[in-house]
Formats: sequence, C-alpha cells, structure tokens
Amino acid sequence: MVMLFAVAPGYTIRFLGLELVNHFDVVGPSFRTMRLSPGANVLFERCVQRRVAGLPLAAAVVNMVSADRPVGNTGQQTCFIVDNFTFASTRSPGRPLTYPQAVNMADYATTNPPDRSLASQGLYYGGYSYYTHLSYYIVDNVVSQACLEKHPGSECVTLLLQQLAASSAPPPPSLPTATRASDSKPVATIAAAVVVPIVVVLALVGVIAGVLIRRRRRRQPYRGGGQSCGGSAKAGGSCPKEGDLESSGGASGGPDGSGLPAASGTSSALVPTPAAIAVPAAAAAAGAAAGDGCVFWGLEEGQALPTWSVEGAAEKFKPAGSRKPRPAGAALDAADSDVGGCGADGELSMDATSDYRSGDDLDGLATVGGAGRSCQPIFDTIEPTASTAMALSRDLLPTRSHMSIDRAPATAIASAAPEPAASPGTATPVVVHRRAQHVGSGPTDGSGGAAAAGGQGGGGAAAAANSPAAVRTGSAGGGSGASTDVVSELELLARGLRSSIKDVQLRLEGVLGCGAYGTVYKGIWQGLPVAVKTLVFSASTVEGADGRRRRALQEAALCQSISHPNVIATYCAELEPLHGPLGSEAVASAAGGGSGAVAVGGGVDSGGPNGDRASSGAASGSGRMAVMDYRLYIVQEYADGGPLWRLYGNASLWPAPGEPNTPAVVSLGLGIARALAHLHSKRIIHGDLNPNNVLLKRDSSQSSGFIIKVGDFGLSVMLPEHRSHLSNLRMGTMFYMCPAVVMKAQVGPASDVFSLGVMLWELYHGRPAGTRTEQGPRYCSIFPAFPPTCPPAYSAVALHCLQRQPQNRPPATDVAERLEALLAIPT
Ligand SMILES: Nc1ncnc2c1ncn2[C@@H]1O[C@H](COP(=O)(O)OP(=O)(O)OP(=O)(O)O)[C@@H](O)[C@H]1O
Repeated sequence: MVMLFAVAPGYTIRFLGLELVNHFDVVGPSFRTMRLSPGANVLFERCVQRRVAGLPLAAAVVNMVSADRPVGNTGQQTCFIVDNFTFASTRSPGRPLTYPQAVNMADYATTNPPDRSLASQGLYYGGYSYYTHLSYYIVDNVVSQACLEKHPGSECVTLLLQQLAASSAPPPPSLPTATRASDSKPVATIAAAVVVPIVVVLALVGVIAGVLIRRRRRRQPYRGGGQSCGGSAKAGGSCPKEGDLESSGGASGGPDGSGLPAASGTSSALVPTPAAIAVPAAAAAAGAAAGDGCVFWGLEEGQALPTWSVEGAAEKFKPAGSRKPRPAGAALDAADSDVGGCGADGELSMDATSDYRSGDDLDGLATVGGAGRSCQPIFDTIEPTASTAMALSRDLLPTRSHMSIDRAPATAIASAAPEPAASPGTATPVVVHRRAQHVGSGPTDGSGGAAAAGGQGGGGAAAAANSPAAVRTGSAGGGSGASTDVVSELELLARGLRSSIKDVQLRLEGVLGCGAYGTVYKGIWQGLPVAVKTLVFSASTVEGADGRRRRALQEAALCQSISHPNVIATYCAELEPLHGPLGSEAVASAAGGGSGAVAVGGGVDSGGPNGDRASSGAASGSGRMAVMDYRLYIVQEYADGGPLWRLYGNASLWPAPGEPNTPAVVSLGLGIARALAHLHSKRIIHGDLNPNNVLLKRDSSQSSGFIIKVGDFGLSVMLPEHRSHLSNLRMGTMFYMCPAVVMKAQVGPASDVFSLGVMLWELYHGRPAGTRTEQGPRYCSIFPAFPPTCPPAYSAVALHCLQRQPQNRPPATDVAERLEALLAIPT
C-alpha cells in the first residue's frame, strides 16, 4: 500500500471498514501508510489488516502489547486472539472469508517512527501516531516452528516470502478457504463501509496533497546509477518515477508490533528486516552467489564466490557524477554539476566542486544542474528508530552545550573574536557564546561564557561541553585554564569589536548537497573554505519533532569531538532561532521536513534567553514573534573533491575493468580504514559508512590525488564500555549494511568494518557494489569476487571484512595495518 499524501500535525486520518490487502506483502518496506506526518494521527477502525507472511499470532500479540503508546495516550494495549474470524472481502464478492485465527486490535496505539530509508529519493514516511480500534490483523502464511528454532523470526518471514515468491502455485499454502458466514451482520457493516471511505479518503487526498505535498516535498535527486548490474536490465540514465522506487529497503511500521522497530520495545528477533526485501530466492538458498540480490548475507567459511569476469566488472558502468572522464585530482568544472535538485520550492542544486557566486543572496541563487542531471548511486539511509534515538541522546548529548544561540543574521552567525586561521584538516573549534542560551540537558549558567570543543583531548562530546567558561584557541589537546572573568572580558571585547567592525565570519555561497535532514552549503569561514551543514528542527514539542532535534544535536556534538586527518574536521556549531507567529510557515517547515535551505538569512531577535521554547505556543494571534524552529549550523572542513562515489569510474584510477591503479586505490582504502580505526578507538560507531559519506580532498602528495575525509556522523553512536554492539538499532545504507544490522538490528564496530569491506571491493572495481535496476536494488553479479590479478592480500582483507559473523571480521586497525603493509610492498 502506497499513499501519496501527508497529514498535517494535529489532524487525524481515519480508515473505516477497509481490508488492507498486501499490507505486508514483503517484509516492511511496502508498508507505506503515509508520507512523513509528524504530529498527525492515523486511525484504523473496523479494518482488516492482512499480511501475506508473518509470525505466529501469539508473537504478534506479544509485540503489540509491549509497544509504547503515544505520549499522552494512557492505558494498556488491548489486543487478543479470536478464533474463526470471518469478514467480507472484495477478493471474493459475496463469499466472506474465514480465518482460523485473527488478532483483534480492539485498542492499540503506538507511534510510527519517521522512516527516511528512501530519503535519497525525497521520500519520507511515518512520524505519526497510529491507532486501531476494533480492527483485525490476519496472516495468510505463518512461519514454521522449525524455522523459528533455527533463525530469528524476521529471517523466517523473509525466507517464507521467498518461498512464496518462488512458488508458482497461485494460492499460498495456508491461505484460508473461503466460507460463507452465517452471521453477516458485522460483515455487512464492514462491506458497506468500504466504498464510502475510499471516496472520502480520495477527496481528502486531493485536498491535502495539493496543499501540503507541494510545499513540503523535497525533490531529492534520484540516485540510481545509469548502469546495469548482475545481468539485470539497465536502469537507464533517467530517474524513475517515485512509484518505481517503493521496492527498495526501508524501516517499516505496522500494527502487528513486528513492524514497529525499536519504538515498540519489541525484541529485535520480531522486528521485520527493512533491507531484507526482494531477496531473490536463489541468493539465500544457494548461498553461492552471495551478492545476487539487494542483501548481501556475508561470507561463511568455504562459501564459493561468484565467478569474476571482465564483463561483469564492466557492465555499462558510468560514473554517475560525471559525464566525461576527468583526471584524478583535477578541478571539476561546471559541466560536472549534476548533483542537482536538492528540493522543491526553489532550493538550490549545485555540484560540490562547481564555482559559486560568492556573496550572492542564497534565495536568489540560480540552480545549476537540475534538469540535465544524471542519476547517482542509491544511498538509502535507514534512520535509527525511536528507542534508538533515546539511547543516542543518553550517549552523545553533552551535559552542557557549547553551542550558542546567535542574534545575528544567519550570514554572520559565527562572529567570534578573530582567531588565528585554522588550517584545514585540524579541528580548531571556536565558539563564543553571545548569551548563555542553554541547549541540551544541563543547567544554564547564564555567564555568557565560551566553550570549546574538539581537539585530541576531547575524546567525546561531553568532554567538549563541560567547560562553558573555557576558551581554547589551540588546535589540539590540553585543558582550558581560562577563568570565567577572562572569558567574559573576551566576550565583551568581541561584542564591541563585532558591532564596530560589522564583518561576517561565515559567508554562505552555494549549495553542496542535501541530506535527509538538511542542506549543506559551501561557505567561507574566517577565510577558510568550509562546508556548512544546516539542520532545521522545531522548537515545538509536537510529537515527531524530537527525533529531528536529537539527531541534529547529537551530530553537532559528536563531530566536534573528533580530530583525525581522515575525518572531516568540524570548526564550530551554532544555533540560530527562527521566529514567526504561531501557525506560520515555520511550523510547516519544521514539521514537514523542510531543509531550511531557502530561508537562510532570516534570523530575528528572540524574546529572551530562557523563554524561547515556552513562548512558541503562546504567540498565536497576538502579533508576537516566537521561536518556531532552530537552525543548526555545523561549520566543517570543505572537501573539495566531493563524495567518493563520484570518483568511481575515473579513467586515471580505473583504466580498465579489474585493473585499477592499485597503489592509489589501496591508499584510499587505507584512509577510510584509518578513519574507522580512530573512531573505533574512541568507541564511536560511524553507523553509515558509504561512498556518499566518504569525501575527498585534493592532495597532490597522494597517489590518487585525494585524501580521504570521512564525514556525516548523523547516525553515529557511542558504544558503551565492554559492549561489542548496540541492539535495536537498524540503521545504515542499503548495500553497506551488514547482515547483523539488517536481520538483528545490532550495530557495532564490526558493522562499520563490513561497510568498509564493501567499499574496498568498490575501490578495487571503481564502481558501486549495488545499484537500482528495473528489478529493484541489486548487487553487481560479480560482487564480492575479485579478479585473479588482484593482490591476494587486498582481496583477503576485503573478504575478511565481509564475513557474515561480526566476530569473524577484523578490527579496523588490523585492516589499516594490512593495507599499509600492502602499500609498502614495492610494485
Ligand atoms: N565537508 C563537506 N565538504 C564538501 N561537501 C560536503 C561536505 N559535507 C557534505 N558535503 C556534500 O553535501 C552532501 C550532503 O551531505 P549530508 O551529509 O548532509 O547528506 P548525505 O550524506 O547525502 O545524506 P544523509 O545525511 O541523509 O545521510 C554530500 O553528499 C556531499 O556532497
């Protein structure tokens, strides 16, 4: 079921008397009840929700009753099994169907967490509260007990779906026989209610879609490479329509509890497998061509690899980010600009390495790219679920924020006292608080002091944030030593200078790209070229907005605490309150996932240091302005080479299939491995390592012409001491997620290493391991095989990373050492 509309916060859409067929025909992803609708409610009343394959109903009930009810909705879940459930179905007009058992979801309520697994296509789902009243959940095919004894429940559902897909027999094995019900009273009620609600719903769709979607929908570029893979048909160079995209992986939500990942508090074994979709039966069953599908199950001992062939490696791959070959390290020109299409409503699109019109007002910037752009590889990131986010905030949020709220316009957000220019590549955070506006979970001291983050000595987000009165201007290590008085003095001085000099320290010049939660701008900060990540989140406490805020603050806190040559350096982070009367655009933009890309420059004075959030609900109709949203700016080192995937196919690094410039690709792989080893040494799990988040910076001393810069810590988590992984976290990007993440929602350093393994394969081949084809997302047919000419040490380390069992994978330090050793061998 795919719905094309979103519902505004506070509104309820009610489904009455419908049979939702194929609601769960594959695990998870096809369940797309509504687009991202934070704060909205969905009510299923007297409906039948039918699943093609699922767990025994008793397990579903366990999941349902343990699901958290939405905030403010007290009481217990009321779900129970009923026997001999009979209902009328349009599948067999006049002949009601009887199922031996069904779950009566008499009163079930939970929150459907936001799902941005198709974010790269601009598709967002979930974020609303989900209610059922007198509705029924039925399963056509229940997984066998024998399977459950051997595999986690979600795996069994996947396998059963594969069997069903492979089976040509029209009626699935345990499809219940249709019988005529003698008591047709409730049946008649349901049947009569089918047509009217559909008409009502469609009318509603028209109105809501017209008003909301146009305003909120972000037209992200489709990132499906114009290539075929695995012998499947070519996807073509054009972007498919949205409807074509629904078969890709993603988190799901659903009323059976098994579709409500961590938010429901269900055990991971009962959570469906977002990315484990459309897995060709042959792939898992045969176990040979392990990558012949969209899920790579990992390697087991003795497992045969597919046969490597030049044809397989060369299958019409064209680097999605370029239309003409360019030498490694060479400057890219405007013709390469095809990232494009950040979003609707005049958002900008521009290639990461294009020229920018310095000093332009962003609202007026022209679009570069856009219509003529080609498609990129797909990077469908799966967001951590709600309970995950709680774990994240505990682990990562600073006890006291070092971020400041600034009164200045957005184009001058970081007007701190002049600092010695930081050299790119070293973290030199400079954040001066104008006011001691507290952001985060600790007390506000009101001193207006400054805090510094990062440096070698940081070691964690909290370390940077615990010294609000500290100013550190050095680049690494060391404590502050500065007293509050000195800080205040400096602050006063800086304020005086700022008002007289009226210079801006951050100038935004153009758009580099868009993530799911915000736009990344190219800018100049203290004379340095920088990338400025902006994330807008709502000041309101409307349900669904919290996740956005948490994610933004966590990312800012974490990336400031890391300092490594192969990790994007973060110079500072600032918060800007956005104001408006209640009910203004700001509300819609925050709730609907607006990127904030268009409105930069709208900073207006806030009412005071403490009342911002509270006032957001009190300004309606009075003409008073209240803080509706916050925009967070994260000022980072600018990686002028763009994302790694855009380098793929470059003729100077990959002159022929299977014959790369080995030292160059090994050194790139080494850069990623070193970054990962550093992160893991700090107990940080990146969580979303893929060639879109691995950036490049030109460096002529490198054999590839680039140095690796790992970025995007939006899904990163801290691993507690003595733990090998975190549970109930399903996040990452399709093709790069390890089986334990997909199947068991377990994230750890080993899951990053798996992603690294995929990228080592890609680096050797100069192409993405997976792509979207007409048949859906697919790994390349030869993945994860290497050509016979590949140095055995390289393929060995890559395949070691790709082991199915996390404990069988090497630590990132080991990978780095082995790649270093390989580089040291004279060629
Ligand atoms: N430090 C940087 N230097 C140069 N370009 C950058 C930098 N950071 C991000 N970008 C560009 O901006 C784009 C968007 O980055 P961002 O991290 O917000 O989103 P994403 O990784 O594409 O998606 P998501 O955040 O949803 O995972 C990137 O693809 C990259 O091209």
